[in-house]
Amino acid sequence: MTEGAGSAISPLAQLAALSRVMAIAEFEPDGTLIHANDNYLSLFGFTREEALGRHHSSFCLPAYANSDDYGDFWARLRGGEAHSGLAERMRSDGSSCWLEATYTPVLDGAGRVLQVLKIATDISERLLLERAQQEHLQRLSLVADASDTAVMISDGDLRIAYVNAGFSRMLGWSLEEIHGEQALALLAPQLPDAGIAEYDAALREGHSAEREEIVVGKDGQRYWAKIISNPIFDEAGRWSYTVTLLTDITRSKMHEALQHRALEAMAREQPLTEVLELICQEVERIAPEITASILEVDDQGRLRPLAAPSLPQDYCQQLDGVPIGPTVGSCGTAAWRNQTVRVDDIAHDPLWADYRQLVLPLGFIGCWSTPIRDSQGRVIGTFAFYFRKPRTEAALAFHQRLVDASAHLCTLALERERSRQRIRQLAFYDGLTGMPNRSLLQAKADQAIAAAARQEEPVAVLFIDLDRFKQVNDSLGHPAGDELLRQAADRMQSQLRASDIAGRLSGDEFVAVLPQCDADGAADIVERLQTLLAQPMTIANTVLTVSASVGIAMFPSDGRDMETLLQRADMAMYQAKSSGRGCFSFFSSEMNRLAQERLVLENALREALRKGQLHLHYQPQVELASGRLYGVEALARWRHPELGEISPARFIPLAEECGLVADLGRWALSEACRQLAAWRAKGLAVPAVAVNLSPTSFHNLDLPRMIADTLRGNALMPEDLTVELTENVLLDTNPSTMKTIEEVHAQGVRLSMDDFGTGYSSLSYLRRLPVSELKLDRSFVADLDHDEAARALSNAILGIGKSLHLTVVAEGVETATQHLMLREQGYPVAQGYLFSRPLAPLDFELWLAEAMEGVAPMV
Ligand SMILES: Nc1nc2c(ncn2[C@@H]2O[C@@H]3COP(=O)(O)O[C@H]4[C@@H](O)[C@H](n5cnc6c(=O)[nH]c(N)nc65)O[C@@H]4COP(=O)(O)O[C@H]3[C@H]2O)c(=O)[nH]1
Repeated sequence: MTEGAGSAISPLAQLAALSRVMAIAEFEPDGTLIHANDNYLSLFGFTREEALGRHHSSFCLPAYANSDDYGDFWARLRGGEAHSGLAERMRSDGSSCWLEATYTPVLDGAGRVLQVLKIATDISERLLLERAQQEHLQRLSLVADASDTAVMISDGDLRIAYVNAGFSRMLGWSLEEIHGEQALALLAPQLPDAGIAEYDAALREGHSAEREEIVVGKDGQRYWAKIISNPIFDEAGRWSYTVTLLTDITRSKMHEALQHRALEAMAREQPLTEVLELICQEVERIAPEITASILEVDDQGRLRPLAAPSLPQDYCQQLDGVPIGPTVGSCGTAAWRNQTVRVDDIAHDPLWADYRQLVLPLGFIGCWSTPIRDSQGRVIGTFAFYFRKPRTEAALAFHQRLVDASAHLCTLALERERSRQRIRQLAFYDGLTGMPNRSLLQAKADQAIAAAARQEEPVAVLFIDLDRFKQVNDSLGHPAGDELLRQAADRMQSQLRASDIAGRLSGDEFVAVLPQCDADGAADIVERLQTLLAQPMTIANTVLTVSASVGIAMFPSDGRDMETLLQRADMAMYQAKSSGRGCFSFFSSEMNRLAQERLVLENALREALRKGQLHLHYQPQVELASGRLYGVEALARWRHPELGEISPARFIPLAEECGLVADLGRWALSEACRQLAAWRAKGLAVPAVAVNLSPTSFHNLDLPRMIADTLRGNALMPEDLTVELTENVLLDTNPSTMKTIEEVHAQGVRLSMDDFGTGYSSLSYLRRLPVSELKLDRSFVADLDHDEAARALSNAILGIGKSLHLTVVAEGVETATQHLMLREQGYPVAQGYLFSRPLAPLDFELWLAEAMEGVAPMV
């Protein structure tokens, strides 16, 4: 106590003063307490009586009191060695307290220890406070170090003073390595001076500064960081520190930068290449040391450059069409393997053996390519980075993140483009032949016609219809029909120029629009086309020869717009078809006149049916042996108020074409039955009535019920009615047809096969169709008297009929010779002008009356 030694206060006074503020006690050398001041007693919570005589160890925690350390402690005191320090002791209630204590041995003159003087201060509270503070600090530094946010404290000159563990983890430097460095120059060397000045100014003014910047770490690794700096000022208002937080926002920033721009471009419907170029440019902006390229892998497995804005065009052109494979540079190989290919040394890597001469002169040493996959995992492209310098691992990690962020955008853009193409394909192309469909054909033709109009050039429009396509479809099945259409389409396209437009309208109807083609040129092309189409095709193991009927309309003479030209080419095609198979015909005004007439007639027929202007005439059918009436055939007649008499040969096919034939059949059935019933009511012996029904009438599953109702409504029996059908009914693919025919037969109505011998001549249908009557076509009858073959055929048909138990009716008997021959051949029934023309009901009644009287001629 140098200070005390020099003062005027006596040692006793000093001790008294100490005694007032400190705990003081005296122990025997063996540790027995012999004196304690009030502070000491109250510190430990003992009365003087309780305390004195206690051993020092009873003031200590048992664990310490029993330890060797404790023994040593007293041994040292007894040896005359003083001790001072922190000591944990135990109060009378067992609680612990912390003392800052000094133990001083008091020696006699011989140097023996007489007593040990202890002076102590209770520092329990202070200690607790200190500990709490320490824990708090520890927790704080834990927060700073455990956080992924990098924390940096710099001084007023922006020199680094502290970095947390998060900073070291992110950027690689420990505090020792960068202590005192200029923070911004170290972390963001690319930052321009103006940027640094702006940052500095904000802090100096006491504002927090915030920016998003690329920061570079110890090994060159780069991050996109959000940097927030807050200035700290001391009490004197001086800027003393800056606390800076750096958060790694690389992933979100890359996504944001790339996605934002790429998606925006897609939303704006920018073309695919623009979207992909934008991705490349953005990637190169983020990582200027790389050059990006995006290639598509087409359906044939060939590379197609899509975007590489920083690569020379002729380099990309040389890659165009290169097939992917196991050693096709980085991209071709990556696509082949469906995995990333990293080549760091193009000059020596065998994958680049065939391509290095293209890329080395550009200064690239490496190329890293990643496959772009569609949602099914198929490779649809590659995304590649070319680089000029070796890359550190840190740069690689950064690039990887760039690839991750970009590849799925590329997938999105490519898949989107493919679906757009698919939609376009579905909307504008025929799925079967791949040819433009009606809409696209129309649009392209409109353009071609508009261009031809400007240049005053001719355009030919061809309407091409395959002959007997329906038969192929019916006999060989739809897949074969489809194949036929595909092959025919291929052949057509092979004959056309690139500027010609060909498309499929529907079924077997094709259209070709030939710009700059006059009538002679069109005829040439059509002839070539027809010759090519007529070459045999093998379909479903069957060799087929197909012919096509072609109609031609010319711009501008036949029409000035596609609609008119198409309609006229269609008319011309019908004309061609009617002249036989494999013909072509140019549109003519005569055709147009006929078509117009047809339209007028069609409307008139509709009206006639509606207004009941049609009538039935009846032609008698006569039993040749007895001359008796066998039945009558009802034949439709139409006398138009202005157009006059119109032949069934004209209006029946028209009714077929315009969908009126079913109505006509219904009307004929009900009118014929009504008439038969009326005659019977008059007492006329008419055995039966035959009604012609066209194949379409049998589509109606309700027909049998309708017939039954009509018969019942007229009190007729099923055998009173004969339904005449033609062989065409067998070409009808409608699933209802056979069912309806069988039901009509099942209810007892007779079925008669009309015009027998003229159709497709397949006798097998006689087994399939439940007919009870054959009508020998009148062409055989007409030739009977001068054609041996006709005689033989009529004989044969009669034979067939007899052997199948069918009545054979000879039609069109006009002469007595025919009558005689048929009788001699044994024909049971005949009808024809010889007996009577078809007659109006009243005329028929007169005819019948005469015939009954036996005056009917030749019967
Ligand atoms: N040259 C000549 N012809 C004779 C002779 N005897 C009768 N014909 C004619 O031969 C046709 C016989 O009728 P089809 O073969 O069923 O041929 C009919 C039939 O297929 C159809 N047709 C007539 N009426 C109807 C009908 O109500 N419905 C349907 N679906 N078709 C009908 O129209 C075709 C033509 O009918 P039409 O002009 O009435 O012609 C009738 C008739 O007038 C003759 O000795 N010589």
